[in-house]
Amino acid sequence: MDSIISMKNVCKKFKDKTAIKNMTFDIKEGEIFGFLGPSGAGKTTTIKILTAQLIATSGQVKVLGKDIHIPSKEVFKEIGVLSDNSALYERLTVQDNLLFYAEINGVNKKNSDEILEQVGLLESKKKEVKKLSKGMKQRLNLARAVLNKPRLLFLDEPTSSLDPSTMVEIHKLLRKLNKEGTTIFLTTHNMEEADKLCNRVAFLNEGEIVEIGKPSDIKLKYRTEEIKVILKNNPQNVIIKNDEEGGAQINAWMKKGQLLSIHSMEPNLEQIFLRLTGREL
Ligand SMILES: Nc1ncnc2c1ncn2[C@@H]1O[C@H](COP(=O)(O)OP(=O)(O)OP(=O)(O)O)[C@@H](O)[C@H]1O
Repeated sequence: MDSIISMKNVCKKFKDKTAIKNMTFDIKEGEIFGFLGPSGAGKTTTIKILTAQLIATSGQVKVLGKDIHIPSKEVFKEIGVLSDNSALYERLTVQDNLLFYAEINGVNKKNSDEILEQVGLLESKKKEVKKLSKGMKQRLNLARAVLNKPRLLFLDEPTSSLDPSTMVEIHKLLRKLNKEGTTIFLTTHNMEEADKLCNRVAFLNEGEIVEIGKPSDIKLKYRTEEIKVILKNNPQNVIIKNDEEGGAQINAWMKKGQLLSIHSMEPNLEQIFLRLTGREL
């Protein structure tokens, strides 16, 4: 199979509102792919189309090589979904939440302790969910999504509103799952998260992909031809052009022993998004 996900010219309309406009992209098996955009850009709608919770108005959607609009048990057995409205049973324990979920979804329960161990909740398995912190609840949601050891995992804002240390824990877990063979499609507002975690990202604005590629390639593509220089006895950064004249200037500062450091002015993903769309995330 070439692509694990393939969208071709997909549109999604809600009455007169077009949420997704002519969207085309492919994801290869083994990737961690980030879908980035501000609120209302169409991220959740895309995940819902890819997981057959919504039907596209037009275009072709293939997941694991199959048309997602034709129901197939095989495909659903191989995908996991963590959505923004994943609900847990507050009065059940961690373990019972997982077992109940496995029961109603026909998923093998044998993995439950192993998965709880992976998300760091094994010691809390007898705790009622209402007594868990937000981060622990999110880890349990993730445990539920990966209980079937999916080949393809969809995560809608997996770390939004989590504290930085829980975010790091979730990232570790996602990298581990990815190493073990799970392809991950995630949405986020957080450009730093995407930069650290994803092999490739797509920038989404008003239902359209405006840029797609490896974070490092995107940053290189939009780099500015300027260099930031820090000089002795000068508290301010000096910005010079990355050209012959700038080179001669740097040379002169070096000869006089004035040069403390040189930095390329590579923009971050957030700045590039702003430049492309005029919108902040
Ligand atoms: N069921 C629906 N009926 C009408 N409009 C909808 C529906 N679902 C989504 N929309 C609209 O489609 C657009 C995209 O929504 P979507 O939820 O996909 O955005 P998002 O990028 O996931 O935003 P957020 O980060 O806030 O979750 C928005 O303008 C939204 O109001």
